[in-house]
Amino acid sequence: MTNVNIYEIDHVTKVYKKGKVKANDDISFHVNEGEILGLLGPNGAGKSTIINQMVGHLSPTEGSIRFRGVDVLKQSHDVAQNVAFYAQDPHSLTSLKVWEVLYFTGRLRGMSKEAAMMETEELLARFEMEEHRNKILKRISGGQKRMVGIGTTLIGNSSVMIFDEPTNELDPKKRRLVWDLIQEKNQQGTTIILVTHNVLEAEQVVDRVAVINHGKLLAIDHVSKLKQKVDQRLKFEITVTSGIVESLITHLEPYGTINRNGDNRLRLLVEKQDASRVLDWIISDRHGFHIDEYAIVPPSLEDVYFHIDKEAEQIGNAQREAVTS
Ligand SMILES: Nc1ncnc2c1ncn2[C@@H]1O[C@H](COP(=O)(O)OP(=O)(O)OP(=O)(O)O)[C@@H](O)[C@H]1O
Repeated sequence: MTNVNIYEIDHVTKVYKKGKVKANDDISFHVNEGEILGLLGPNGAGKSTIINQMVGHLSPTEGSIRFRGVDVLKQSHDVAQNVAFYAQDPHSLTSLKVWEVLYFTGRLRGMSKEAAMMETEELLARFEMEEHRNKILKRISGGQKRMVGIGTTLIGNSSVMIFDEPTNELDPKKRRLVWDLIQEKNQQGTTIILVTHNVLEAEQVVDRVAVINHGKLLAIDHVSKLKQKVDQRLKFEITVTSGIVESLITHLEPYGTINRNGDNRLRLLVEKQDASRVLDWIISDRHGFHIDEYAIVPPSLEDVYFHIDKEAEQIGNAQREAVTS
């Protein structure tokens, strides 16, 4: 991978609604040519806003975004030619047939008739959607529409591909296929930027991760480096039969940080020196809780995400208290 910055995001702030919503707050980072960069953050964090500015659909209130060294707003044609964008609601051409949507997108990207047709057929085959090729886009299922949207991003080999939630609404087989296609494109040299809530799947493909919340960039680094932030702690995964009752959480809280994972599963992150006390509690004590399964697992990107987010929240609370006292 080269270390050329293909994008430079420089102190970007975006304010909507005449000052009422600050969706991005002084965000700066760069994107290396050839990498897969994941943007992670909860709903409303400001991820779509930043990528919409990166493709020139929105302009920053303050700061600037440069694509290959030139302000995005000053070279919208170059960005449109080189950056393919998969938006959360990707379709405007809903009255066209499935194959036409792919084919004409390829043609708009400058492909010859033959090349556009060949890639259209290849994508329809990869997606197992040949039987739907002549259907009008608005008459196929939500997941199928999403696949066509992914296809319109992939066709034409743009040098940068940006995906906003590419695997939303897709079944597990299609999700796997989309991640495979994204990785294949990246191996051919395409720079990939992707927004996803699917942290567990994203972990398999991303090189670096930017964590965003409340419009701010909380961290950006390689997954392994970010993991070092939490790897001092051990993660227990505990499953109970009868649903996680609040009193179980009250019992475990003194040992470390708890993340609930569904009704009857929780994760407990503990310092290494406290691990044996937790194990003792699980094996011998339990206070009458029925524990079905427990395991100690290495930290995941999801843990990193929760850790960074919680840390930022604590700093924010401390700052607010300092201001009000
Ligand atoms: N057009 C708009 N006008 C006003 N406020 C907006 C607009 N678009 C987004 N917002 C607000 O800006 C903030 C950031 O929204 P954004 O869509 O960038 O978040 P996100 O991280 O992409 O969220 P999600 O994961 O839910 O898609 C939110 O508070 C949102 O309500």
